[in-house]
Amino acid sequence: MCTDAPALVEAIRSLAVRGAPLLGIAGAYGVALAAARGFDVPEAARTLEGARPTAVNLSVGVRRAESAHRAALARTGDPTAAAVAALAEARALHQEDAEASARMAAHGLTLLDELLPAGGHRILTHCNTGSLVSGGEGTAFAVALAAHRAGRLRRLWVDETRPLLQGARLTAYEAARSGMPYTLLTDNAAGSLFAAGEVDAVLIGADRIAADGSVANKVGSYPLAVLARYHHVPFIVVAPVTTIDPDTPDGASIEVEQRPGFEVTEVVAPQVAATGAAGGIPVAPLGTQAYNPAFDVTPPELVTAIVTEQGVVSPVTAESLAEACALSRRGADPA
Ligand SMILES: CSC[C@H]1O[C@H](OP(=O)(O)O)[C@H](O)[C@@H]1O
Repeated sequence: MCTDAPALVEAIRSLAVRGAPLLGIAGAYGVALAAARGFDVPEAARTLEGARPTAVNLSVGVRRAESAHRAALARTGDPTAAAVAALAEARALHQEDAEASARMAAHGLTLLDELLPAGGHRILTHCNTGSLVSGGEGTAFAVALAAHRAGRLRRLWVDETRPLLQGARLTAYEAARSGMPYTLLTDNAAGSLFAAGEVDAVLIGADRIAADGSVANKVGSYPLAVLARYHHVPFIVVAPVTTIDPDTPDGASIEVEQRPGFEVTEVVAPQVAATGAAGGIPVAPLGTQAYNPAFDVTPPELVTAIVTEQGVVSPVTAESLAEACALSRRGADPA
């Protein structure tokens, strides 16, 4: 448990706290924590925002709590009241994300049933998008969970997701705990699954969706989009509207986090897949550098649909995304 804002910043940087929607929630609680402990709130907010650059949700959550704090301080002149206001905003964001997760799961399962033949769906997913990244049951994984509960998940193919193995360590754990049929695979084995006709759809999360529909997600997502297009398989992104960033015009404008090389060169653990216990990656000594982008960017033309809590955006264009954001701003009843 983080006892103060600096500890939370380190937890975010080390991915002890990770995943776009959860980063937003944690960032908002971090602002409230900083206010409660008498830190300089704007300074703490900038530090939290800078902990990781790609997931836009982090700055969205931080700024929501910071804005609530600033307004309450201006209204009351009371730092305690301002800290309480920041905490209330963080809790509201937390609850909204839980509700958004449930709505995305429902919209996503409806879309799978529309796109795929009747019977069980064979879904490939990448990285980790379950309850460990959400106020609810997650984004893409929540759709797979809904399919499982409805008796319409034939198989969840789980990419291990090098180098930090979020799939092997976290998604495999969540899949096992849910009782769903899943199989772990190395990232470089995904192509042969497509070639064998074993993948009906790809479900992934997102860290930032640019105004033109470009999707930044865990590195390895773009190759899956190319494979999906080549094999005529739907490539579906599941993300809350807070992940859509109208202020980032296109994929080239998304800052892709570059992480330390040792995560590639030296992180080898005797057991890489969680077997029900909490999996962890030992901290490795610094080693030679390696190319280690934490994310990649998929162009909108390779994305079949984006599932949000407001409904399904397809085709993915600047116009359809702008409409989804406008719906969200108008507070329209979710579809
Ligand atoms: C939908 S949130 C999960 C999202 O975050 C992951 O990145 P990281 O583990 O580095 O925080 C990955 O991009 C997932 O899609």
